[in-house]
Amino acid sequence: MTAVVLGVDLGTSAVKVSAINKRGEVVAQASESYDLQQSHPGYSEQNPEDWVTQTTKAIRELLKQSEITAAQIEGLSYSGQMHGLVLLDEKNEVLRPAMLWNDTRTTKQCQEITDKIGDKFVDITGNRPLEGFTLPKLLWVKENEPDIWQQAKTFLLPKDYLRYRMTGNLAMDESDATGTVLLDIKSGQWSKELCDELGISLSMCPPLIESIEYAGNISDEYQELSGLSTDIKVFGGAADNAAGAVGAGILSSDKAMVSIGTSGVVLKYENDTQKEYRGVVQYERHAFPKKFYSMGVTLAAGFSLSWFKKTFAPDESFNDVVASAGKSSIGANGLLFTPYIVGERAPYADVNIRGSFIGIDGGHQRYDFVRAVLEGIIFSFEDLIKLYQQNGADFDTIVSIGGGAKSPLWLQIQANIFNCKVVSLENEQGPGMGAAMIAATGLGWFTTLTDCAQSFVHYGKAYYPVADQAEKYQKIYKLYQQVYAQTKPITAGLLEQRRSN
Ligand SMILES: Nc1ncnc2c1ncn2[C@@H]1O[C@H](COP(=O)(O)OP(=O)(O)O)[C@@H](O)[C@H]1O
Ligand SMILES: O=C(CO)[C@@H](O)[C@H](O)COP(=O)(O)O
Repeated sequence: MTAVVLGVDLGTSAVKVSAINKRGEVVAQASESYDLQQSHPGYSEQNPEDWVTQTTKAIRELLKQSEITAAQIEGLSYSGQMHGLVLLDEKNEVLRPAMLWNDTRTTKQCQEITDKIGDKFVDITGNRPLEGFTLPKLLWVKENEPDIWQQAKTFLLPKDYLRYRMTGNLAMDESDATGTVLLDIKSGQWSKELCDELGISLSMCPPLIESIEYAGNISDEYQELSGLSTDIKVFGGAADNAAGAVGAGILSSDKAMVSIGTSGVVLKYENDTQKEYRGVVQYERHAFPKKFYSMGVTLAAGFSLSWFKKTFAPDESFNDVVASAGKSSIGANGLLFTPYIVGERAPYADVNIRGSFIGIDGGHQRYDFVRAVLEGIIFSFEDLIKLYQQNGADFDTIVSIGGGAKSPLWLQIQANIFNCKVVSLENEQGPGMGAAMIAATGLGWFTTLTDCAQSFVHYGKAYYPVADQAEKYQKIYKLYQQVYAQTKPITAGLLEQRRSN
């Protein structure tokens, strides 16, 4: 009987469960999606119960479709969408829908934090107070939903809630906890100073654990629901970008990671907290104990493509829509797209900016628009790559993960725009693989995550920049760079007008 671990990747669009053996081979996978509620501009919520129901469905499906039995599964861990606020009452029941990482209603609370704490906030947390993070969401509920706030006894992040429902134990791992911006990034402890200054009781903050730390066994209750065995050991897990970096083998500063999920991320490994990005990019504790990473986030990367597909090609597959961009040319026949369709986080922290297509011509076809979307997303990453290069980054390889890495055309566009070698993983499930690696290391199959990476991380095809195409893209990128500043006042005015409707 071959032993396996389960990696549960709780994304924004879907949960993906992967069973992985001791050689790091994916032996079974199942996925279930859930909805995102966006009732007003800037609002983005999910129902935590949907995560539990859909994860359970995916686990049952995996057991049904594959040869794997519950007895073969020795351990389980998680990768989770970051920052989402799950508020619980004294019975650990959910008080309101979860406010997600791309929910940007909290500008006022961010300003209040800045007014009270000033520059010290970055010194403590490694980050600026931005709308997507958990702390401003806590303050929003406190100010706008006092009845709910009164009942709130603790808060969790999405995958921590799922872990709670599978084990019965409350905990948050340090890598995800940094993303709340209530953690002292250097000590890895909740910041009493911030809690006191901002009127949040320290007792609301859940117990902290490391990513590879044992967090309990599958509970009797969850065994009933899922068919999993109560012998399965569950480990802390990590923020999806930390888990993605583990699964992509980002263990040193010569490699960077790009992830196209619902969001988009450019991520760099950091040995310590000495780099001074002053919050322009995020600084987070890693799943590797006492290590760190920094990252810049494009709020709507995969989301821009899925919005386009849903709106203009609802009956076609992602593969077909993306492949159609091959009929267009470099630069989408003179069409530019900026992916700011839900605002932006880095390098422009601006919740009011919105996206645009620039240069629409009577001759443009739908495939030019698809190409412009694919290219615009990668130009937004190039803004971050350039920022890292200006800060002395020395990576020579970019590992590309997430749903966007399924497309060879898009991977080649990445290599050309970044003018750098881009490699994919054999299996594009970087965060799911990272979650499984955390379980494998927690179980003691490997001494460290680094040892585990040597066996588990398998790179797939490499994409190299094509010189004349890379050159064309650098010229177009210079035009792209002008769009933010020039469209800022126009899109802010349009948003104002939309909000008043
Ligand atoms: N065949 C495909 N080719 C390229 N991109 C794709 C394809 N299928 C899905 N995507 C993109 O991948 C995104 C989802 O990626 P995923 O990593 O699963 O996201 P999340 O973890 O946020 O749920 C979608 O928003 C879509 O833009
Ligand atoms: O906000 C961030 C990171 O700071 C996002 O990256 C979320 O963690 C969601 O990730 P995906 O569902 O897009 O993978």
